[in-house]
Amino acid sequence: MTRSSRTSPPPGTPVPPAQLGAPPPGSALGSHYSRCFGCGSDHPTGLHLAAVTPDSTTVEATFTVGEAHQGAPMLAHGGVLAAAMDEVLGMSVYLFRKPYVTARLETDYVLPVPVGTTLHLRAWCNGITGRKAYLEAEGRVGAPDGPVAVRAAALFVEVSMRHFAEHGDLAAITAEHQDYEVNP
Ligand SMILES: CCCCCCCCCCCCCC(=O)SCCNC(=O)CCNC(=O)[C@H](O)C(C)(C)COP(=O)(O)OP(=O)(O)OC[C@H]1O[C@@H](n2cnc3c(N)ncnc32)[C@H](O)[C@@H]1OP(=O)(O)O
Repeated sequence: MTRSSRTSPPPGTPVPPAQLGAPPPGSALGSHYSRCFGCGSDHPTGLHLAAVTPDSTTVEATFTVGEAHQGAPMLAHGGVLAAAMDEVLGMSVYLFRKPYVTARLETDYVLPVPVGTTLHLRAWCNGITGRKAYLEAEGRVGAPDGPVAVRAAALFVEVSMRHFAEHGDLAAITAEHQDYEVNP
């Protein structure tokens, strides 16, 4: 992955361990919001990401590219692939049990991804310092060890719940709040 300095942790930035209260290894993560474009089961054309955490600090997910996700005929739209990466990155940083939002997302598109492809996504944390979390993700074609089609690096910034109250719909967040979650 070609990362810019804005998504690369400063030297010595620690990678946090699994947090108390994080979902145990092997847990399915479910959806944080049923109308989320990335993971919501009620979104008619969303990505419907299905995710687990193998170790309470990283996330593995699958996303099958559908007709609604096309850019060129029968090929995935690059923005949709970036959205899939954003979602799995967001899921991984929330394992650290604080609310974060994407501040910067960088994407390398390595292979075209045809409609019908199942992408195996993985996201992990390279370090957290202050409010800034440095994350990386990849999407592989067909299997967890398949060829890499897309890579991403991101900076997420910790926010307070006020961020979502001021700019979004806190009641909707609270209505679907899950036990370990602190995010929208
Ligand atoms: C069960 C379910 C599982 C859970 C699943 C959950 C999945 C959820 C998935 C959801 C979907 C996925 C998630 C989504 O899609 S989240 C939706 C997309 N993101 C947003 O809407 C965020 C919009 N932006 C903002 O609100 C503000 O700009 C933020 C909050 C980010 C910062 O404004 P704020 O006023 O608060 O802070 P600050 O400006 O002092 O910045 C703080 C520090 O950060 C540095 N900085 C900031 N920006 C950048 C940048 N671009 N490049 C490099 N650096 C940047 C900055 O220099 C400073 O550094 P330093 O000077 O301290 O060193």
